[in-house]
Amino acid sequence: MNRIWVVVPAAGRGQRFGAVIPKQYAPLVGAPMLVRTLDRLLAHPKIAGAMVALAAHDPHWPGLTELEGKPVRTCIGGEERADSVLAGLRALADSVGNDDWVMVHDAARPCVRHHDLDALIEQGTRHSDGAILAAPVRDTMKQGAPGGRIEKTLPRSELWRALTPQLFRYGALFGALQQVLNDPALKPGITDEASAIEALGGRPLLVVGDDDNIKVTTLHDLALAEFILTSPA
Ligand SMILES: Nc1ccn([C@@H]2O[C@H](COP(=O)(O)OP(=O)(O)OP(=O)(O)O)[C@@H](O)[C@H]2O)c(=O)n1
Ligand SMILES: C[C@](O)(CO)[C@H](O)COP(=O)(O)O
Repeated sequence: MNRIWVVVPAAGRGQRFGAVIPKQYAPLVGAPMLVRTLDRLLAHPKIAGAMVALAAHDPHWPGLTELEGKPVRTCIGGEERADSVLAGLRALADSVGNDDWVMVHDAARPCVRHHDLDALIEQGTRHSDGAILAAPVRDTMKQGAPGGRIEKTLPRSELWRALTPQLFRYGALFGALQQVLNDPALKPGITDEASAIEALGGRPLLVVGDDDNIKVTTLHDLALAEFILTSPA
């Protein structure tokens, strides 16, 4: 099996983070968070390289072209995360074939561990619809109603938190994203890669991932990420 390219969407504004610079460049254990995430991914032996989708005219990008001996390439992202992922896939067209596996991983998830990457690759590449890392829900889940009251309790045994990376064959993901992002009725619901595959009838595999593969969304998450990265594995 060819080594796997990873598309890293990193073109967000970090509005919920509320800092002066976009959160992907927040300092995290001595390096910008994006560099921490890229280093973690590219240190894995089965990863071929990274295609990073950046905001247009991003003044913070340090100009990396290689990390851990692997190529780091960049492209310009889009208005929404899914647009950035599609741009990254389009920019990889010269390096991957339709049947090659590709991963997508949030720049804002710097704590992903290699044993999770191992599990995703081992299990996902044996599943035609691809796979995602996901964490089983551990809290009781409530559906809210207008006015802030509880509508109902949801059966949590069937609920998972989608994480990243998410793993798909290049042609299948590229085609699905192109199709669903051109459909105004579908585009708002495409918040991860699996939802694009699902929208066309696919049923990706859920691969259990670590709860602490957190997405840094708010400032508080950054402190938690620092704790995770500096704690014994
Ligand atoms: N147009 C966008 C929006 C988001 N992302 C990336 O997708 C990942 C997950 O998105 P999120 O956590 O929502 O980041 P932001 O969109 O920056 O956050 P916010 O919604 O608070 O602005 C991040 O690495 C972010 O940089 C992207 O590449 N392109
Ligand atoms: C892709 C993702 O991280 C899976 O949980 C999530 O959907 C990203 O959401 P965001 O609002 O773009 O951060």
